[in-house]
Amino acid sequence: MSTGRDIIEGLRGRLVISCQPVPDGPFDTVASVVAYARAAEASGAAGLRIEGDANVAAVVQASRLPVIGLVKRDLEDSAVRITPFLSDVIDLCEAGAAIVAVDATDRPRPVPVSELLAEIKRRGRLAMADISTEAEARAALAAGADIVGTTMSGYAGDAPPPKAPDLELVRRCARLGAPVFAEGRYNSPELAAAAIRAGADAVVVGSAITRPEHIADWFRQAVEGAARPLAPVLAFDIGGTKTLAALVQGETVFERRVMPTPADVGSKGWIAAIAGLAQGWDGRYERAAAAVTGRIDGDVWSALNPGTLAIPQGFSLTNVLGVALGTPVLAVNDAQAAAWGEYRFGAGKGRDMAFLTVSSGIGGGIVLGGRLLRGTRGIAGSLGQVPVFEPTGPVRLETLASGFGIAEAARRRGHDGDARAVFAAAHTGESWAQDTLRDAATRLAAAIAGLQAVVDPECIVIGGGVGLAEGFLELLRETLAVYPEAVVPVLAAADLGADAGIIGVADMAAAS
Ligand SMILES: CC(=O)N[C@H](C=O)[C@@H](O)[C@H](O)[C@H](O)COP(=O)(O)O
Repeated sequence: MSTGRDIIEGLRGRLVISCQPVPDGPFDTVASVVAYARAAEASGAAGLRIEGDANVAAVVQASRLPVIGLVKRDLEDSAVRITPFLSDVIDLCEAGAAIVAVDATDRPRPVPVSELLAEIKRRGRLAMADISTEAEARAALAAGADIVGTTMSGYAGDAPPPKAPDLELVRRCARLGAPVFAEGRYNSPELAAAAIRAGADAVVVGSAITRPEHIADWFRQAVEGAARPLAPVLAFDIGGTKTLAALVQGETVFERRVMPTPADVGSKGWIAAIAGLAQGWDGRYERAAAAVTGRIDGDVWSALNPGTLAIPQGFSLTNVLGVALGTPVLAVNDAQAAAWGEYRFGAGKGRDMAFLTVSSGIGGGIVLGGRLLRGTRGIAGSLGQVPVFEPTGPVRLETLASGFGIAEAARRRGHDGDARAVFAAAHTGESWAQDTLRDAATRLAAAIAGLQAVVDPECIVIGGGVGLAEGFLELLRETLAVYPEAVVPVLAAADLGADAGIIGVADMAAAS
């Protein structure tokens, strides 16, 4: 007979399949549960999770895999559902469960967790504690649990459960030194693998394998969502000098208002002015979104270049603007949002791509495998922030190759004026202007070749006032010619112009 240690070893690094049909559905029969269990065993799964003592008894007869048994009850005086009574533990042990799972959340319950665990141990079985927090995991282990399951994460409070599984809880529990089974919403092979990489000893998957009603519903929603026209979105583009509000549907911007970005009005006045720009549009949009200069890290908006816009420290744009508008707001860095816009509707449509906007500053974004990379700090794709080593020390690429950098370089050559003036002079054959632009393009080309080497996208889309200024793309191609063919990207001119950011962020909000 296998010992508890053998059973846990046999499950390490393996898949456990929960065979729990939708209650009262067409598969909610002992025969179906046994059929699921046999299919699971044939697929190479290492264990089963089975609800109800009659199902456990039948599965133990039909399969050699270890069974995690549980009983679910809907009690009037407690929200605890999984194996709440000692009699449930006894029934599951007698039915042949190798492991008995109990709800070990910190909620009022008919029988203390410690008593349930003690009964399981007394009967020589392994005890699995279904928890929702690290503190509950610690308490359950101290009370004698053999295995911690993240099963209850997202189900122990009043809020609806999130879509994603709780990998962070797996990570935390894995540090406690006891076996951890990741369970709950591991709805794809990729997520199940991520659980193992996060430190889980085994992964328990249920709905994605044994609840056809749920799987069918996911597909139905995805198909119907994709077929539905995108809802109108109130989209803002908040930049250093101007703020744009627009109503956007798909790639169509059907109304727009612009104002100078207010300065020196305090953050309250600032948000009131931004929200005021959308006055009178109530009821004409379903969601709100903002493409913003600077970086968005979680909820917090901060400056990448404090000279562009003085954003108050720790400022949560999504919360504050959301309250002002009375609707949730999605916020994304403007260049990342523009990258998404060009990917969805513009020059990089449907392709692995990077986007660079070269204007007064330099921003960028990367879309790979249909996903916008935002980065752990919200700066993925920000090519303008790439350090360049100058004799004087490191500087950001943006200070050398942006519109601002071009004007500054021209000034050092004795010519005052903005980047536009430099382009105009270059077109009339002035060599100082041509040299200035070539210098900027050379710097940018080196970074672009580096980007190609690191990310290897199908194309790099170039936008922005400088990027799209006459002759600049050709200059970039010329200056790229010195590099090995493998790092020379396919360059394409952006299609959506200055609207890429609002179109991109609106599309992201409409799909969220
Ligand atoms: C919260 C709760 O009652 N979970 C139950 C526990 O046994 C089951 O309903 C889940 O199906 C099981 O945890 C597997 O999760 P998923 O079906 O998401 O793969």
